[in-house]
Amino acid sequence: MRRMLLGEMVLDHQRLFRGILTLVFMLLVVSNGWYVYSRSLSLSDQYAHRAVAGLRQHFEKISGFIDTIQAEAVRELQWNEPPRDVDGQLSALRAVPGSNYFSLDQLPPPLSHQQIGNLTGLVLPGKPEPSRQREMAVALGLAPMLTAAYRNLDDHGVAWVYYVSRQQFIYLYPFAPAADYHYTLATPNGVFWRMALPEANPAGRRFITPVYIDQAGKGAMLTIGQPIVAGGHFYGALYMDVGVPTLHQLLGSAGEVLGKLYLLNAQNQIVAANTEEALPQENLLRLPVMADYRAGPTAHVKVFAVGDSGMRVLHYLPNEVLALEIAKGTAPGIVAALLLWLALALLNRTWVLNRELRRLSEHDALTGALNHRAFQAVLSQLYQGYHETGEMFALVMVDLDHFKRINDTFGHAVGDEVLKVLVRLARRMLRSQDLVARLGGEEFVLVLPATELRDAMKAAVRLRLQLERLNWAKLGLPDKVTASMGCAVVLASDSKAGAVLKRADDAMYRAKQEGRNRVCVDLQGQPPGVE
Ligand SMILES: Nc1nc2c(ncn2[C@@H]2O[C@H](COP(=O)(O)OP(=O)(O)OP(=O)(O)O)[C@@H](O)[C@H]2O)c(=O)[nH]1
Repeated sequence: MRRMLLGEMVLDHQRLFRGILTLVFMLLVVSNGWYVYSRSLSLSDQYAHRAVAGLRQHFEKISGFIDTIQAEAVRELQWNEPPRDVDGQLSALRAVPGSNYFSLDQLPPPLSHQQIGNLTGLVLPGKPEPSRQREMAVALGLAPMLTAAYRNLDDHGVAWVYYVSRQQFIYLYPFAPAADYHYTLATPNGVFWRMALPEANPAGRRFITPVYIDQAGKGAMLTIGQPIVAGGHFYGALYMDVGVPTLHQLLGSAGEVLGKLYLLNAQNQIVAANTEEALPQENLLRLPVMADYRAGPTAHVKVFAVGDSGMRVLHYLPNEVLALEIAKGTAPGIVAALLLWLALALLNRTWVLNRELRRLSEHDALTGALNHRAFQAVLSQLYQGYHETGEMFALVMVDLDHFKRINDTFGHAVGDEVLKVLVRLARRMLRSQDLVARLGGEEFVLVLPATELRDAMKAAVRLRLQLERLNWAKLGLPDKVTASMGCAVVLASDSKAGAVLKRADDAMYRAKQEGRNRVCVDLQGQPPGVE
């Protein structure tokens, strides 16, 4: 009859609806959580990458200068003639009185702007070795390049650039007086020198030392070293010292990184970090470079390679930090989902109330049958449908016989019960699309859509027989209860919806007149079928 509204469908399948709603809610929360989790990791990855890229560029720039100076040193060492323009400096080398080392400290100031490093070495017994003299000249000849490198790398935290020879001398730039730093017998014990030796580094590869404290007072630093090998002979090594504070700064320049970044060297030591906090798990120091974050019980970690420097950056992302991020990210979604839930719950409540209101406004409170008003609406719908589609419908007027007597004899309550029994019975016997309406008092009408007069009559007869066969004694009634009925179908000649009702009523009236407990049909409809 009436088209089912969404609200009604929801009401009729409330449990299913609630299940679907819960599922949708959970899916929303889980998918939102997963999205925020992935996005947090991907953002962390980007920030860490930025820090790693900064460090990589830093080391690559330093390496570029080392490449150039190394090539020049090798070329000069293989060349037989020593560079002439450094003779003046070489002749200015003086042994420091009362000590076993020499230096360029005695060179009268101002020093040439290109050669302001200090050459210092051990005073060896005997005649000066020509090869040593020549190598010193080569080292001094590197001065312009060392100067250029230093000037370019100053903002990269490069504190010293220098050449150390196997022949026990060092050329250090920028100038530091020998009193602050000079070659000593202990110099070859330094890790920077031991890592350059062919015994430890047969391939002559570039290396980075562990962090140490500068002897000349420039703080914590690490050294990038390059063995100088020319014609298969190991001469010495070229070095650049990088201050650790710069590495800290580079790690910190990545912005708001979730969690902590630790720069690790090839010896699995922490060289720098963007935090004061120590790394909570020692075993993480040995982790290799990874493609993705690895989820552990306490943290997510990922290790990035810093170019080909041999250094790595460990990103330590505590799970609680990630969880907080997920909570922050999902909170709006959860609140929105809860509000949606609340709105739907309220809507559901409104639907329930509306349906109840409508039920009350459309149904008779005593019997539950459609009331007169609702019946009129149904009737005009059917009448309109008949004119639009030609679909027949029939009405059966039902009026209990001598109902007043029942009321008067057995009381109003018993009368009420009889009315309810009639409606229940009619409902049970009719099809699902048929309706029972109470027009008032003990007068009812059966609404039978898509029904011919003959079928309406059959239905009425069945109901009449069933009614009188009921066990009325149960209600304390000594006699059977009967009803008179009148059937009519809509006719093309009907000018209004009420016409068919009127004819059904007339037929019922005839049934009363003809002795009650019978069914009469409207004579304007089909051929007679009066019982
Ligand atoms: N118990 C009860 N009685 C009602 C209700 N509504 C109307 N009645 C009674 O139904 C009776 C109808 O009586 P009548 O119109 O004389 O009809 P009848 O006694 O059934 O006689 P016929 O229709 O001619 O067979 C009246 O006594 C009304 O008071 C109701 O809701 N409950």
